[in-house]
Amino acid sequence: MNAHSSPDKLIPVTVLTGFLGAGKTTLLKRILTEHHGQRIAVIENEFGPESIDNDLLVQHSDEQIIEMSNGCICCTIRGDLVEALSDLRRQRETGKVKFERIIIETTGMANPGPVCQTFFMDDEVAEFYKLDAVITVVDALHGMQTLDDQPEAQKQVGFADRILVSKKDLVNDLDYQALRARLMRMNPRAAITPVHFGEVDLKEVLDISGFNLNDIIEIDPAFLAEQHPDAHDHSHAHHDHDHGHDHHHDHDDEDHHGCGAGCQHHHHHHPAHDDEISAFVFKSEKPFDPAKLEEFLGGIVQVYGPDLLRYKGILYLKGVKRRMIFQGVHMMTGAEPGQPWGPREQRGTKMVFIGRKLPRDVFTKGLEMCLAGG
Ligand SMILES: Nc1nc2c(ncn2[C@@H]2O[C@H](COP(=O)(O)OP(=O)(O)OP(=O)(O)O)[C@@H](O)[C@H]2O)c(=O)[nH]1
Repeated sequence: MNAHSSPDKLIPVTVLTGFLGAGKTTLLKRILTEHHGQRIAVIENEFGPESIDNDLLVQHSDEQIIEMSNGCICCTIRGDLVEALSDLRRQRETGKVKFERIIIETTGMANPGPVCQTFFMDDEVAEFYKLDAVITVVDALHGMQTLDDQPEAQKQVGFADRILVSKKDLVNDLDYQALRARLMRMNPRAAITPVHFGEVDLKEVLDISGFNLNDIIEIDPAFLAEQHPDAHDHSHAHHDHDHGHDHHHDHDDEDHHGCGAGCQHHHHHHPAHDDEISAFVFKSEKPFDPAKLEEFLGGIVQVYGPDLLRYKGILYLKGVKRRMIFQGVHMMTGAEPGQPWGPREQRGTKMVFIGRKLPRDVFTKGLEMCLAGG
């Protein structure tokens, strides 16, 4: 142990988890814009191929540091996450950046186990950082269904030190109480509180010293095992992009997945592999015709809503001086104006769709037909 590693010198890290669209970014934005006088560095991890969350966050907070760890945190656990943490630490030591704590927003699809493991198993990380707590956001409207369908969502609840239930405004009290009772059965350790559009008392989420290794080892005896059986137990999308991490999820090509040194894919199995879930991106530098787009999206959400786990985008609309932010979870969609386009800025649309067996062609062709003049 050197001077850095006395417990009160360690930099506290909060892991923010929750299924796709549960309300993690909403909460994070809220935390970042609140006047709490603390400097927070953020590590973002996205399941989808594009860093749309990053764009959304940057709009609201100029001073924070955003580190992208694109792709899947589970796969990059011994690589990108350790690297991002070490990089932040070095920048902090040289005075290049200032922060007192870190929040990691994990991808909605991930089991948070491997992220937490990193703080105990990577010596360099453990020397400078301590895991303060795992905060899990559960969507009151979709939570029950998600918990039925998605083992990763169950793990997110299992690992939580605090559970925040978002979107209580969208359900009746009976449904809320049923979800609450289920969450309590799943994880009696964690306090459960409702959270309305990310409005939360910071004391509820930061510095709670919630992560207790002994408790975790009780619920997950393999937590500190070098080859954790869960280390890859989640569903992957087939990304059609290159984030330097080329996944091929045919089960027999795991030895050629390009993860690099330290990756443990070869050693573990993929029990909850859900190849039906995929993500794709639509991009264009041409503007949309707003009326056509509205009609198309309205229709597509009606037809594919149940299978559309998450969609979001920054839209370039003809005749509109601002970006439009569009996003949704299943049938619940919303749009809000974003930042104005800069005078010399290249305008363009970037949308990501994550869902089960989505017909990519239908989406792409339909969206192209909504482009102005198209
Ligand atoms: N009605 C209602 N909507 C909410 C609440 N909290 C968040 N939302 C909405 O839910 C949608 C998803 O919220 P996000 O914060 O982007 O969810 P996320 O968990 O970061 O999503 P991913 O990063 O894609 O997994 C957005 O349209 C939010 O405005 C809430 O308390 N009530």
